[in-house]
Amino acid sequence: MSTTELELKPLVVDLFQQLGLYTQASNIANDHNNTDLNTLGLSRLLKKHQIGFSVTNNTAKNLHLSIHPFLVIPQNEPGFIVRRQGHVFEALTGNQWQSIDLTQLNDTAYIFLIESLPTTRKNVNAFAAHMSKRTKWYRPVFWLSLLSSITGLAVPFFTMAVYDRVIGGQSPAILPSIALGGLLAVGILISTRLARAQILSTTSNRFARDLSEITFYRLLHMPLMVLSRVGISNHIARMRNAEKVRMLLSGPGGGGLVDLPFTLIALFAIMFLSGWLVLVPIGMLMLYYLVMQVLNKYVQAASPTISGEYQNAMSELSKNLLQLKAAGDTEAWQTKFIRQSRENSRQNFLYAKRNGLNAAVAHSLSLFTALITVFTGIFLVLDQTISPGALIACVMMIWRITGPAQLAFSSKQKFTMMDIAVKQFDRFMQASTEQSELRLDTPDNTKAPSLAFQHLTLRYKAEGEAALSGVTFDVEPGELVAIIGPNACGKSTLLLSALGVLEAQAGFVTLNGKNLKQYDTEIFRHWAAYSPSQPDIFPGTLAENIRIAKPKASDKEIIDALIKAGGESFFNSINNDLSVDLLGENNAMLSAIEGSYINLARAIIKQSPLMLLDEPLPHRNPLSKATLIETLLNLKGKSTVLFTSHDQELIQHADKVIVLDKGAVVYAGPIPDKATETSKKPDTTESPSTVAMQESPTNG
Ligand SMILES: Nc1ncnc2c1ncn2[C@@H]1O[C@H](COP(=O)(O)OP(=O)(O)OP(=O)(O)O)[C@@H](O)[C@H]1O
Repeated sequence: MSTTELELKPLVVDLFQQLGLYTQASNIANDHNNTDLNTLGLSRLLKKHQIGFSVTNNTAKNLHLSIHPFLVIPQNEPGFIVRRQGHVFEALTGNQWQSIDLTQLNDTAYIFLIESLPTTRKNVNAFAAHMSKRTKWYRPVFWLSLLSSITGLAVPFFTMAVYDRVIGGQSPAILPSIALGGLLAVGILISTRLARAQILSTTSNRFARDLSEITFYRLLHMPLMVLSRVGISNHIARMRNAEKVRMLLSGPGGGGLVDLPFTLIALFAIMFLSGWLVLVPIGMLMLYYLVMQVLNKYVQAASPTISGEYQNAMSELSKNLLQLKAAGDTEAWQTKFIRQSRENSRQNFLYAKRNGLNAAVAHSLSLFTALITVFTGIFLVLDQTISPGALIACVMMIWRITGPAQLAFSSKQKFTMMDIAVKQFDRFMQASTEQSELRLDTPDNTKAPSLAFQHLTLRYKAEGEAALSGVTFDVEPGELVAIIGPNACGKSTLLLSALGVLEAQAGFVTLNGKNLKQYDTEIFRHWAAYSPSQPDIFPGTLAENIRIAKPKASDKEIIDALIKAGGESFFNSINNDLSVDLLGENNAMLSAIEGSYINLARAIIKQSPLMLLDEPLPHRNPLSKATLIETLLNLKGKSTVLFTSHDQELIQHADKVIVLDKGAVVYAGPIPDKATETSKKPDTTESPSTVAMQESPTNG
């Protein structure tokens, strides 16, 4: 698209203002990451601010129903905002609205039609709401199904004509026209079926894609604590819900289910041909229903219950693989696995057996319906109430009723599954995310911020010990602050709270006097730099791994950041090659130290005014340690830096140390002068250097 990326941002800001969303507009204007906004970024922004929209072109009929101003982005020309005034469209030029003829536009222009504004009311029927967006597909499916059901009657009717008129009436001359008519009807039937299958699979694919996108987006924005509490298998199950919907609509049974209401056409045709004989299939359908109700219960009683346990055992196994291998104790796991595997097979076998019985009974009932119709119909034929051809046609049409009915009854389980999926989706959509509240402040990109921790108390589990307990201290802009203390005292938790990814149960963190909860989470985390204590390597090259933090970074910036992180020797060891595949065969076993260079390089390359570094110095060689210390010293005054460490030398350079013990602050202040320290010897709190000395140096 050609509207240059830079032109789009002011336009989007104007659009938000025109929509009356002033705070959101200033949030976008202040977001430095949005300078190169493109149409994809625009869609993302609209979704983020919970604005309903559709992308269309100037031929769309719903433009005449638009109620909000919308955005037009033509090819090769700047975009503009349009509003509808009655039957007239007006474009915003400067501060003036001037009428415009949208039909003059090239139909390759993108139109971002605004359909709804954010609302605080939660939609309890989110699934139905998303389903209703696809209504434009339902109409063709209806007409195609109707047409195929009507033409589907052609074969029985033509058979009847051949039997009664050609054979019974001794007039073979009409055979060619009957055959031609039959061929035509079958041709229409096949093409309507094909077209319908295509529409159904397109709709279900788009629908499933929408659902998985919404689910994924929502998962990404759920608070970290909720995500880790709920567990990975639940998230996977949520993502699979979309697949269940796709399977139901576009699978082999999808068309059959859509055909269900159209079986009425076949019933009417039987009534038309044979009068009260129609009561036979109707009665049989009722019997069918009752038998299937009982059978379905019998089948459901055997549905496998072990699969969840089996899946959990698998994920538990993958989590504990290292300990398992190290302990050399695989026997207990094997026994457990074999037991579960056998039970899984037994349950699945029983289930399959009962399903087989279900299918056999359903099939026999269909046959039975046809037979009873024939036997009852014979009396009508003998009575000359109906012709033999009409009876044959009726029997042929019976299959058009029992087929879809059989499918519907055997799909009961799928319907139940779908119902559960819909309810789960609706519940999921009501859960709070980080975006449920309006968080629209943006941090200042130009200067180092101050931070204040106010009575922060955080528990990972309700029944567990607090990881942070009443933590209170201040950090001045541009300070280098060391957070120290014994293992598991809450250092990493404190850094993650400052990054806003962990929400405390009590207390809060402020940045430049504003509660972190006021800041737009996405913008805030783009802005802040965080380096975790564990290596965090993704599949890809060294350059790609560092560019995650700054996608447009040049190679030179990457190398600079890596060197500043103290990783020069590591870079030399890989022949100064940024394109080296980090998880490839030769580098799959990057050491923790090498991983830490990459983590740090990611943080450094952001040049952020707020740096949160978790254990940046794990057992380095003296040269790389000196480089990193120099880098941190250079950041003094420019960035506010909080780091955790066990390294005495690094801690000595801090402007302030925070000593934690069991989640509580036992000292917060400058490193006491060593001379004064020996003479004074504080008795209530330990000196920071003593605490640091007492710690285990082997800490991740
Ligand atoms: N995701 C989690 N779920 C449950 N408990 C956690 C989680 N992360 C940390 N904890 C617990 O919270 C407490 C503080 O952990 P934290 O990692 O913040 O300490 P730390 O001082 O950084 O430790 P270390 O020096 O070993 O890195 C510990 O008791 C730890 O077991």
